[in-house]
Amino acid sequence: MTGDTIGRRADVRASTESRSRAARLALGFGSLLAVAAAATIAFGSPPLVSQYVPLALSVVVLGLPHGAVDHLVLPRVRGDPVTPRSLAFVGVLYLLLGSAYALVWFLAPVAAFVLFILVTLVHWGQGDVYALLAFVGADHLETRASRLLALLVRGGLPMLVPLVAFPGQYAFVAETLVGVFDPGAATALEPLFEPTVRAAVTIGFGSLIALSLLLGSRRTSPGERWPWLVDAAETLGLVGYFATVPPILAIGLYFCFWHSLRHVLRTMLVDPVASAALERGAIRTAVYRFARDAAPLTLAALAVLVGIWVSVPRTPATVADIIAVYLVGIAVLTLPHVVVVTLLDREDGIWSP
Ligand SMILES: CC1=C(/C=C/C(C)=C/C=C/C(C)=C/C=O)C(C)(C)CCC1
Ligand SMILES: [Fe+2]
Repeated sequence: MTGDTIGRRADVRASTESRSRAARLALGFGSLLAVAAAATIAFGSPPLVSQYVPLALSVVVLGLPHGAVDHLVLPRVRGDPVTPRSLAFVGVLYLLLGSAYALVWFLAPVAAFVLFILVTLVHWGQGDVYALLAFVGADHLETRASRLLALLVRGGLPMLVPLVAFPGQYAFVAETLVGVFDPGAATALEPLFEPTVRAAVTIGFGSLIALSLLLGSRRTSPGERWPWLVDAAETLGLVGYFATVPPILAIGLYFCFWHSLRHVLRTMLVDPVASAALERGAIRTAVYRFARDAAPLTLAALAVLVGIWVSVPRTPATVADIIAVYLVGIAVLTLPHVVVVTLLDREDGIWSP
């Protein structure tokens, strides 16, 4: 299977040239994470406040903007015009799902936090499955089951490896997020960080990774091992990355330069103008198009963050608290974003190979 067969619409229009350009950019920026891991091994972890820098930057750099074209991607992938109706669909989706989930944060912050981890796992996993199929042409992911396994592995890497490797920081972030609403409630999460649970996650998730690599390698055809090699190198690279780089820093960099960058490239491929620009190597034109399209709703998302900021029971005082409120905002915005991306996946035939 190649990228040609996954895309019924957008990827049919996007040329091999623009897709391979996207692949090179995704891998190039992805290797920044390897640099961060090498630097951590060589020089040790940076001070805690500086670990928050990439997460803070994600407000304007790639992170928040990557979902700010959700109102354009579905019409574009279908080759339809953007209409008041299509805009209203995304608007209502964000309003209903976002406010319902915001309410859960206020009423049951511990449950809301666990849901956040699960939703992120699914969403970051689905993003990587798309990238593997469309950018790398992963022919070892032909069946729906193999794609589901890849989703669990890829999404599990950022959500589960830090739990095993850095339980203290994981618990600290969980406490700050839950603590914005109910200080003390986070003690309910303490069992998650016990050695037995972490050992079970290591064995369970480790086996899942081994299984996915093994099945993938058996499914590759001789002479066509490249996509599988990229998949395996990325997977093992991310295991090493999340096991060495402290998670606040690791997740901040991953959010910007892995998940968001890959999704931004996807949105460029469904946009004929940006896609043509990518094809001829006019990266600046493609970036300008994206920035212009994403600017209005990035501002709207900032307004949502301000709204959450003023409504939380405790005014955030420390850097950790400020970022916690930001992450709650991201959580609320991510749920409807996942629906849009899932519909995009459906248009691209990702889950019905
Ligand atoms: C920061 C951080 C964590 C959680 C981050 C999450 C869950 C981020 C989700 C971002 C999303 C969904 C972005 C949209 O695509 C953990 C894992 C608790 C570990 C400690 C550091
Ligand atoms: Fe996303």
